[in-house]
Amino acid sequence: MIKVNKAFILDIYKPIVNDTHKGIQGHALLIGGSYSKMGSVCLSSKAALKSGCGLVTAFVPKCGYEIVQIAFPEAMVLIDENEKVLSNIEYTIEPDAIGIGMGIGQDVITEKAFYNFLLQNKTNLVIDADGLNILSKNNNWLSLLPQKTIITPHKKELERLIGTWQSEEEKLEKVIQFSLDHDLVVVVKGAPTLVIYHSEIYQNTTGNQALATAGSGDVLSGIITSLLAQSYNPINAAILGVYLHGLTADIAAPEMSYQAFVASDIISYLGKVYLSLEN
Ligand SMILES: NC(=O)C1=CN([C@@H]2O[C@H](COP(=O)(O)OP(=O)(O)OC[C@H]3O[C@@H](n4cnc5c(N)ncnc54)[C@H](OP(=O)(O)O)[C@@H]3O)[C@@H](O)[C@H]2O)[C@@H](O)CC1
Ligand SMILES: Nc1ncnc2c1ncn2[C@@H]1O[C@H](COP(=O)(O)OP(=O)(O)O)[C@@H](O)[C@H]1O
Ligand SMILES: [Mg+2]
Repeated sequence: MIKVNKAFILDIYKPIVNDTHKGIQGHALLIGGSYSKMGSVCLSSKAALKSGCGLVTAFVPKCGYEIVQIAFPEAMVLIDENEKVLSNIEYTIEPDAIGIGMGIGQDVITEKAFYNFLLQNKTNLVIDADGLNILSKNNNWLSLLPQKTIITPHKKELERLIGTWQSEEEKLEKVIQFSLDHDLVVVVKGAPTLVIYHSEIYQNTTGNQALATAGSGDVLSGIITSLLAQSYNPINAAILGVYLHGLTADIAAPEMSYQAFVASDIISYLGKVYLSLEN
């Protein structure tokens, strides 16, 4: 087990070069949301842009169009033909990385759209939340995922994917086997969060109970998608994303308490987090 501390992170961290531009800084596509869960994809999309990629597009059901535009004017928005849930994920843009699943629900129409998306997609992928729940119900679709797809399950989502475990040791064995079987980078969210790729285990060292708040995971999947779009390899994108996400809470807690910290604050504190890496 490798502990991910600041020295480890500085080794993989790539500062932004001064002659870059938004076109080469990475384009992240976040596919998510449904009626009553549109906040999830707003949080993911905003977290992606605030993590340094150059462009962000959100793909949402029709009812999300104005919500995303108003919540987050920097984003471009593509809409599904269905009003409330995703039903047909089609677009002509060429993103560098895609994050999918936050807030999408598990309507049968959305399951079908997710399947058709997986059939045609070749882009590096992060799968979160209901994307994982849908995969749990259709585990033969795992073979459709690109190599080193990143999945970000919390405890319940992980159980749905790999079944239950009796001990921490058994959990790790099962996750390692799952990662080997399907060539996945598994972000085992918790306190602490682990990133597991095949038999490599990376234990994060940042984060605290302030992160136990709605949308915290949606923000994490947005950050990781952004890093993937910025051409970090999938293992490093997951490790760095988890570290940055946790560090926002470590910097913020003494300034604003555990209680008052919400998912939007993770996004707000990303600036201080990046500055702390430069010093
Ligand atoms: N603003 C928005 O639009 C938001 C939208 N969201 C979207 O909602 C959708 C549903 O996602 P979800 O995670 O709330 O539902 P679900 O998978 O049933 O898990 C809930 C149960 O799992 C457990 N549990 C969870 N974490 C655990 C842990 N660390 N450690 C241990 N147990 C843990 C816990 O179960 P319990 O322990 O109570 O048995 C809990 O009751 C999804 O698409 C998401 O993106 C949300 O992101 C919120 C903001
Ligand atoms: N007590 C805690 N200590 C550290 N990190 C935590 C704690 N509670 C939650 N987190 C982190 O917060 C995030 C929660 O993700 P998730 O459950 O998917 O939230 P949501 O679906 O509401 O966005 C994970 O990254 C998890 O590791
Ligand atoms: Mg979640």
